[in-house]
Amino acid sequence: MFADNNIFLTYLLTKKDIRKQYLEKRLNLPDDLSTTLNRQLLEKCRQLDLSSFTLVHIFLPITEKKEVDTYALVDWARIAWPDVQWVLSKSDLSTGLMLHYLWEPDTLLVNNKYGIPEPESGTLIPPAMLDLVFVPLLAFDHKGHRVGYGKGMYDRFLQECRPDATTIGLSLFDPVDSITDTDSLDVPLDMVITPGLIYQFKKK
Ligand SMILES: Nc1nc2c(c(=O)[nH]1)N(C=O)[C@@H](CNc1ccc(C(=O)N[C@@H](CCC(=O)O)C(=O)O)cc1)CN2
Ligand SMILES: Nc1ncnc2c1ncn2[C@@H]1O[C@H](COP(=O)(O)OP(=O)(O)OP(=O)(O)O)[C@@H](O)[C@H]1O
Repeated sequence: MFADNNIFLTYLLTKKDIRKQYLEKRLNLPDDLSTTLNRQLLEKCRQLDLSSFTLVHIFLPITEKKEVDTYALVDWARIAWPDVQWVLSKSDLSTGLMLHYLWEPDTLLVNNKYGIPEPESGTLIPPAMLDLVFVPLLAFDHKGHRVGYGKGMYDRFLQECRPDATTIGLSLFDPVDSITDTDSLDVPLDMVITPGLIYQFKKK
């Protein structure tokens, strides 16, 4: 009976509940477990074939929020897929908009007030030019819906990308059963990579 109740409660979780729960879960990860999960996640990412992608967008981690270590992913990919060009964003949290810049050898990265390393300036890349976008998240469900920090910034950004661009979420945790309050503005992900599995949500 209690088990059933728990399943029922899990199904009623909203983005707000999930956001709080998963932010806490990530912040409470002991350093050694976080290192292990990031290492396992990178091992899964190494299965990716990036040969058909030219411009790939990546987020750099907010270290104090224990986000996925995407530096390790880029370090691997720069060697394995040297033709890929990497793109980083600069966010304006007051407008909820992001600008995207080519990550060039001379790009200077500066931490913004949320601890996100960002390019100051450079070659602007319109979202329509991006072939692949790696997406940060706090949690995701079995349909590829995601929960982020709740500003809708990636939802807006992903809507500006081409419909045939690939989106890959990176998560240190397994999916939640269901996010109850998704809406038409939520752009579902094509794939999410976790330390244990690669989840494929839709075939392009
Ligand atoms: N690494 C990384 N870059 C990213 C994102 C992300 O999730 N991770 N974003 C994904 O969209 C955008 C930035 N979104 C963010 C939204 C909220 C906060 C944040 O720290 N919010 C505080 C309160 C902020 C305030 O003072 O208003 C908080 O929620 O406690 C940080 C980044 C774009 N770049
Ligand atoms: N394309 C959009 N245009 C305008 N508002 C949007 C858009 N997408 C989402 N929003 C709004 O942004 C707010 C936050 O959305 P949501 O809770 O889905 O954020 P999130 O996906 O958790 O955060 P983030 O994308 O910043 O990581 C909601 O009020 C939502 O309606």
